Amino acid sequence: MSQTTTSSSTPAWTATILGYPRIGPDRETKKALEALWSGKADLASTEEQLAAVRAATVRRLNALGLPAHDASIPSSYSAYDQVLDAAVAVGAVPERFADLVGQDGTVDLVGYSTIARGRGAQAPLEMTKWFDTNYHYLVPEIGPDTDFRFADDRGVREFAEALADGFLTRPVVVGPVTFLLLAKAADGSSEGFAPISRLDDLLGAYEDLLAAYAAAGAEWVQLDEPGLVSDSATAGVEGLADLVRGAYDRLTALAGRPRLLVATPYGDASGYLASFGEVEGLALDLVKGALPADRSVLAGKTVVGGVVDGHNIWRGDLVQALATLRQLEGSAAHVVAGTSTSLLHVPHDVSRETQLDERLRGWLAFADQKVAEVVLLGKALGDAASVEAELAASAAGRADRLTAPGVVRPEVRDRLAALTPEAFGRSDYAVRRAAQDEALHLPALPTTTIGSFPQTTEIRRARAAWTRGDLDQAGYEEFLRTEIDRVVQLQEELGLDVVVHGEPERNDMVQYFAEQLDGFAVTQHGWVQSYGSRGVRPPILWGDVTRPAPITVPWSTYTASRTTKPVKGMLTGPVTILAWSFVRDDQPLGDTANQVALALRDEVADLEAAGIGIVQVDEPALRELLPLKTADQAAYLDWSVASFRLATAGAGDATQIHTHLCYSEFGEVIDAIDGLDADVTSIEAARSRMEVLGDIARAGFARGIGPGVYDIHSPRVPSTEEVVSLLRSAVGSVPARQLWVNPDCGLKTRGYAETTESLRHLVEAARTVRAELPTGAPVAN
Ligand code: MET
Ligand SMILES: [Zn+2]
Repeated sequence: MSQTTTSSSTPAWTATILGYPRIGPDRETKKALEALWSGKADLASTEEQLAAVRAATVRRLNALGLPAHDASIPSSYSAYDQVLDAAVAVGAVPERFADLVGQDGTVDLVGYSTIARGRGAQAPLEMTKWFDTNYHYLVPEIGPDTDFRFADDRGVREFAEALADGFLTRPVVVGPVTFLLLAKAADGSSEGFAPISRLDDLLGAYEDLLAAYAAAGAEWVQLDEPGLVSDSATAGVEGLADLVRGAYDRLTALAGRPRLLVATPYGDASGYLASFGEVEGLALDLVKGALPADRSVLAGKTVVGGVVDGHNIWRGDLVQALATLRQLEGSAAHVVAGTSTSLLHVPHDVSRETQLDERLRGWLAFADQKVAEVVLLGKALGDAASVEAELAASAAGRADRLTAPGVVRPEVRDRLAALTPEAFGRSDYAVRRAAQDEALHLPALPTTTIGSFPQTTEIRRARAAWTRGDLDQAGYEEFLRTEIDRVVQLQEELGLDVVVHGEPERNDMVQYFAEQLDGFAVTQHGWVQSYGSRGVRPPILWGDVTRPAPITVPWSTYTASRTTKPVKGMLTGPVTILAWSFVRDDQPLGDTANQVALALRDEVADLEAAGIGIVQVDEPALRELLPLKTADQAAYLDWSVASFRLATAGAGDATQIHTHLCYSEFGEVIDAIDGLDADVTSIEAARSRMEVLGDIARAGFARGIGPGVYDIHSPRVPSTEEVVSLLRSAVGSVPARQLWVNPDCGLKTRGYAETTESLRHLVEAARTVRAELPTGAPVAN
């Protein structure tokens, strides 16, 4: 179509955001969905509640300064996940859920939820991490025969609903290339089949979708193509730039279509910008990515400069942001101030955090404050003088951080500066191994768990009562000790070799530590979507980190007093604490990680001094923070591995350091895992039937390893025979003296009935396979 920005009937926008939180300020979406799932609400009333969240969102965005009629307000709602939305829209519902699709191709909220959550033995779509965030999307299953067509018009109806309400919004849809790059080959596809090979077939569905939006009155549609910034998503795709080019040539050739804004959040996609051809708009991530070296790709286009970080919770440097936007002005037809990513990753509104220190609150920008920032920048683009006072106020808010007490603690800085390489290393593994064998006297194939035991209703109730003040500190601690007694006794009865305390005191493995360390703050309403209806409330790491008092030592020593077996202390590692918090942006992550590491190092020393001979430092997020660009990965692994070593290397030879990682792609980060230098590493392995053992054997990994023998993500109880067979295959590929026997992960989401039975089978199986080992074989450490 020949329409251009300047001849448009719509006024040109000056500011926008790429997307807004969908959960609702009081988690209305979650509550509505859960009521539907539990049968407490019907479909119609649930739809009404979700519509109310959407209506409140457009009003809010409008009140914050995004105009009602220029398409700058995104229509970015999703009841569960935007990738699932796209799958349903283009008819990519797996065969096993075909009965959920109506005659007309649409899927109602009940069917939609079922695809997301599974039904009986029918597994839901797999879930995996969305770029370098803590959001998880559902992975489309695409096969050679997936019948793409524009099937479900939910997104179009949502756009129309806002329009009827007086708001011309900009629908946001996952772009076709990214949709396929993020998909996996459906079961039964031939070897080597890649979903991206179906791009041409998929485009027909997108053409119809775009036509439907145009017919409903949409002037702009945003297509999100972040797949192009990720090396792992694009790996192995031949000629991707040409594929992108072909796809966008086809979409832009469509008659009567809305204008297209292609967004590439989460990084740098400059290599692909030319391939978007005639699209009218590009939205660039100028926080993670950079201005394209060749500005000619921007000529004639509306360019949304993503200068406000959609991914953190700090006030932006607006003066710098404005300067970046100004650099675009000569190259683009029209420059719009924007966020780097959707605001999906940040909580709604700082002003509700009335319990937060007021000074800290002044440094923060949640979603609503970030909208105000882009609006302000948009105004500044037109007339900087008119907003001079506001820009100055914003700069003052940032500057205040530099001098506030606690942001820089000289004693922390001095301690870090004085570290020598010795602080990062332990004795040779052989020396440690001998000292630990001597100290611990464990049998071959020692059995243990990953740390948490089921978080029962009673535990959650007691914690809630204590938080409310209905249960006093002494009463709560007494309750926790009784809980530990129970868990210890159960482990003794089951015959587990290394005992844990069960983590009843932890609401969350990161938040708990954040609450005990200085330099962190926790919010009241700062929920962000983790996946579907699940939210997390990440702590804010704002200052230099110190440990005012021992954290886990009382629980571990109490546990040791209740058993004669070795007790394993349980800490969360520095990388995971950073990954699951909002982290200060005024110094390198590695420096912050080392501060957390020092606090943990002191905790390890105190545990050791209290006689705890085994300490596990969990790092489930080690791979999660891995940069999207291969070129950046080595530097990341350097600092992340170093911080783990700093946390643990103070331990004496006889103290056994464990770590735990929650995934089975051991091969991808094997050097890093080796670099952690832990004495024992437990890892998820059951679902892949111990495939990981191949990687371990090939890499010649020589220290202790506990490949999970059962999947804790479902209540299914593995039989003893099943665990025996896994262990036999383990013993077949890795020397028995290295092997440990444990579940895939912590048990906190499980119930006691299945946990007890599963662990019983685990112990039985370990005994069986232990008896099969050649006598005289050296035992595990
Ligand atoms: C996500 S990893 C969890 C490790 C923790 N120690 C637990 O058992 O729950
Ligand atoms: Zn885990």
